[in-house]
Amino acid sequence: MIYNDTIAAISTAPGVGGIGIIRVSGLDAVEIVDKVFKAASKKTLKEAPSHTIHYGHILNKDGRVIDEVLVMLMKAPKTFTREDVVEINCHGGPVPLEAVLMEVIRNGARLADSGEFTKRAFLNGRIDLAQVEAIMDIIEAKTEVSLSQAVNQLEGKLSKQIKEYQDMLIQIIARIEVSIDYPEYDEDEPLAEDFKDDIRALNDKLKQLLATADTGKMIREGVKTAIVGQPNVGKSSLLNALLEENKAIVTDIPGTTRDIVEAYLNIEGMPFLLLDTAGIRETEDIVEKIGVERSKESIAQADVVLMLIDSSRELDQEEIALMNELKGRQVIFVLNKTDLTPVITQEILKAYTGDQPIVSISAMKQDGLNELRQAMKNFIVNKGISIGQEATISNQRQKQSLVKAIESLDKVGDTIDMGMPEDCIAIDLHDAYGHLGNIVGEALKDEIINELFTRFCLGK
Ligand SMILES: Nc1nc2c(c(=O)[nH]1)N(C=O)[C@@H](CNc1ccc(C(=O)N[C@@H](CCC(=O)O)C(=O)O)cc1)CN2
Ligand SMILES: Nc1nc2c(ncn2[C@@H]2O[C@H](COP(=O)(O)OP(=O)(O)OP(=O)(O)O)[C@@H](O)[C@H]2O)c(=O)[nH]1
Ligand SMILES: [Mg+2]
Repeated sequence: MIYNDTIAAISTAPGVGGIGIIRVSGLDAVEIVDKVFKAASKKTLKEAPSHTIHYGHILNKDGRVIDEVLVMLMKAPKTFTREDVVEINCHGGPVPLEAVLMEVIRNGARLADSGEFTKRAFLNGRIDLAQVEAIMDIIEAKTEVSLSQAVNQLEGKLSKQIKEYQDMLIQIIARIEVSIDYPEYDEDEPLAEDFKDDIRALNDKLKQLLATADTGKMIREGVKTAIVGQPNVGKSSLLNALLEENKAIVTDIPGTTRDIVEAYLNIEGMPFLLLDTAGIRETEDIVEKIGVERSKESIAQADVVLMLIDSSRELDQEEIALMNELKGRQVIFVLNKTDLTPVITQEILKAYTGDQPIVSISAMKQDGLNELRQAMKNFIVNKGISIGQEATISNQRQKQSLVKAIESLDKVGDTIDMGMPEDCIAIDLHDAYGHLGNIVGEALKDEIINELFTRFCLGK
């Protein structure tokens, strides 16, 4: 795809760091930068070979020097956008960066929309949609594991996997369409039965890929971890102890926390999104009541719940009710304040918690935190989350398309069982192909199928 306009933007955070980059991409990128850049060598960029670096100055229209710069020249097509790209490396302050950008725009470039360079890389076919999303995920990565998942996706792990599944579908579609178009080549038994197993095997693979969606989301966004319990048991103290910073307000007044306090915690590379919540109790206070509602919502949405109990006082009826509500959920029970005289022990608690893990800590004295971190990590290990090499589904959009592809293949199975004609089967197979393609941002094109038919042997 060819765009007529040339785009430009400051590609680094302005005012942060010693150097800032202005990126220019498009048909006129080289010509525009040549108008504002004077190389020390006196040569123009137009005559310079691609992928070279040039020292010189950016001048304004009166010939006054705006900044001393390095210019990177990258001519199409081997560039980020597949267009001509010129990057001007300026001094990092906001004033030189803005001034150089304005000069570039005055000479014919247009200010880029956000993400527009990456959009061009996509529309020019250098990367697919899953890779576009991977770039966003790299920028927003919470920890090393999140980063590694995103980098895998940028390198095309998911895209390759999808392609492989699409190829398998194409084989099946081709066999069916041959039998529709050339019924005389049909063998005696119904063809559908023949590839029913192939379709089921493929659908199983898609379902395996779908199973990575939950863990993929956790790796990308963090394991949602709600810290809950009665007022004053030390939830905010625990949040602060894990973060090693005084993020949440701690007082000895029950009902201190109202709004949910969120923070990321990195445990051996895995991101956890901690939610410190309001203590759960019956209350007449309007603000606290809303806080308690929010605590309950965060329990509902959490991947794992840390339920805190004050070991220095008797269990309360509301507390026992909450423990019962948490049956069947992923919970780690945390007995806090072990520095005080114990009233509740792990043995007493076990009557309510079944085989869910219990950890004893003192948030105040920072005791037992390693054990708690270990229990949180075990949750990951038990989930089978690995930083492995396999493709993962990492967002809702990809998940929706995959679910639709699976539904289409499920339908194929039903259609075959009902003995429906082969063209009905073909329609659902095409749908499945299209939905898979949507994951990487493509739609089924006739040429793809036609191309396959040219390779397909009629005699077989
Ligand atoms: N200065 C600068 N740093 C940057 C970027 C950039 O655009 N500019 N990137 C931007 O996000 C990232 C690097 N990503 C890039 C991805 C592809 C190509 C590229 O030119 N690809 C060509 C050539 C590949 C080759 O020579 O083998 C291609 O795929 O055809 C460049 C950067 C991070 N660092
Ligand atoms: N002795 C002792 N006191 C603790 C410990 N952890 C917290 N506390 C104290 O318990 C009180 C309540 O602590 P918070 O962290 O505010 O409790 P919370 O559960 O967040 O309370 P709400 O926000 O009101 O629901 C404070 O006075 C803390 O200093 C502990 O391990 N040992
Ligand atoms: Mg609190």
